Amino acid sequence: MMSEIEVRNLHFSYTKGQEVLAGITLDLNLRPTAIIGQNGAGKTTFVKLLKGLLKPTEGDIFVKGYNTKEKSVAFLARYIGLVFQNPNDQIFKSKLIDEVMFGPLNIGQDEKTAKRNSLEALDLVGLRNRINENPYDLSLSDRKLVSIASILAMDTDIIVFDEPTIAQDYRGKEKIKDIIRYLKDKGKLVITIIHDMDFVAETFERVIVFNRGKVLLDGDTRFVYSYRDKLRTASLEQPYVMQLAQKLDIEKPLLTVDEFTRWLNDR
Ligand SMILES: Nc1ncnc2c1ncn2[C@@H]1O[C@H](COP(=O)(O)OP(=O)(O)OP(=O)(O)O)[C@@H](O)[C@H]1O
Repeated sequence: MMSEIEVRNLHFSYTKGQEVLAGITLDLNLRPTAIIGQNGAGKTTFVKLLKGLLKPTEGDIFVKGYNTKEKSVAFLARYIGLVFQNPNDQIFKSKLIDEVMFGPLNIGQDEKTAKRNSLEALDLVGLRNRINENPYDLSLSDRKLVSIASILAMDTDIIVFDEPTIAQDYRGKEKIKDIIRYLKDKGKLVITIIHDMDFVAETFERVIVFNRGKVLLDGDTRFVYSYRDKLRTASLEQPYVMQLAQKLDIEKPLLTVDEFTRWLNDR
């Protein structure tokens, strides 16, 4: 079966001779997937390539079977949505509902479908009662939720988030966690660049570790996080619960607070 995304021997440089991505081959399927790695590892560059905003210097990327080199960004936008790290890079309308409807209309949804999808997306992020407000009057965390709703409303099969939890408090993070689970249940591929290891442990099934333009580790979340020393070479830490369990000489690789308490209670 064809994967949602196929990456084959991907190389990319902004400047000749300085490779930011140095040979990546992987498939992305329906499991919610986190991309982690230190600053400058090439994560944002990678997702811009998936979206077709950048084209491989060498190698190929296939999104739903389409080679990104041969398709325009507008064409690919029907299949893959990207929520930028900074919502201000994305917001440009003065009314919230127009902002969220812009993307869906732009990829060819009719007015009625666009409106329905936009209201549903705004419901999901908890901003449906504010559709007539100016996005710029909202707080940064709410603006981020607007930019998420704008992409959800496009109803693409693949959704990429770049650091969705930045500027979010506990409630915002829980909301984003729920959205990711909801999208998975709807059969969408969710890919997320993220620095919050505890959030990753609680939310994602697969983790890909980028290091100096290459994939250092890739696999089930528990498997990847069990490589403490390898993660350290990429300046990454294990989730706190896992660190705690190790300090307590618990052999079981416990990832989350829930797992930890269940383990305690079952003892
Ligand atoms: N437009 C650009 N022109 C030239 N170099 C760039 C450009 N964008 C990024 N780079 C360089 O490419 C490398 C990878 O950057 P990228 O933003 O992909 O990393 P990242 O893993 O997403 O980091 P961060 O977590 O800081 O966002 C960095 O060395 C960066 O300086």
